Amino acid sequence: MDVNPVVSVNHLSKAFGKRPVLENIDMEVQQGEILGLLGPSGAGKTTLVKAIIGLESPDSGNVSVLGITMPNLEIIEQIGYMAQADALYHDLTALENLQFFARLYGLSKLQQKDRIVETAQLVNLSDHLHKPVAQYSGGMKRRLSICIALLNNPKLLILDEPTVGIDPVLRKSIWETFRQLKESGTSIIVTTHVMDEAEKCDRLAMIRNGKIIAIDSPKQLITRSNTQTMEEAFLFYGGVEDEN
Ligand SMILES: Nc1ncnc2c1ncn2[C@@H]1O[C@H](COP(=O)(O)OP(=O)(O)OP(=O)(O)O)[C@@H](O)[C@H]1O
Repeated sequence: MDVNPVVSVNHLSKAFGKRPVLENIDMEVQQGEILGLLGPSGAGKTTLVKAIIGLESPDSGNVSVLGITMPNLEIIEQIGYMAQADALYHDLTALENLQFFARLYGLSKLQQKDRIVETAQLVNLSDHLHKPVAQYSGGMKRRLSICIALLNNPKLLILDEPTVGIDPVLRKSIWETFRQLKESGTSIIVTTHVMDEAEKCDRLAMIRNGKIIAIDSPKQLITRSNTQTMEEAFLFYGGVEDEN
């Protein structure tokens, strides 16, 4: 119903050399929506999110974010992006990391302070800000990376496998954070190959061999495929397209 999607991907295709990695992708993300990109390793999820941000240029088709064709520097500043690998300075404390990135985002001293307090609270790191990142667990590092992606109060948050290597309890708390952000109107794109995580998304794009093989709410995907679980549904939709 929403006429102004936050993200609109139109007929997007991309090849590396002769190898097609994304083929004719069409999708939209609405305000306050959590869209999951589910697919096996190598399916093209990272390439797709990079194309959305403007870090990969499409061979054909286009992407617009907040109504503007990407890449666009002003729009990039409104996107929070967390890549697969944590880009943290291990010798610095978490607070120093946050201050560094807040300066990069161009936040004033006062804004920096406020945003760091707010975002650290969201990811449950307020009590650990003075520890060097070298002493952080894997889960704490992921949460710190999410915190950094949130610093500039993005309208669109893109997270590439945010909970890899994180135990179920922490994963749950991170998903609660996503829910809170969603409630406040943030749109979230999250890549995953974990089925239980996929089920938490509002809508799910199942990606295989660079194509969207199905896109709908998790419930609808299961109902439409006449299966019981997300895993079975994924196999159902993926099973029919592998002819070569
Ligand atoms: N810069 C590049 N040059 C050449 N091939 C690339 C490049 N980046 C990605 N690829 C290839 O494109 C395909 C899709 O990669 P991509 O990283 O988008 O997959 P993915 O679904 O995110 O996988 P994963 O879950 O392992 O991160 C892979 O076969 C990968 O090897």
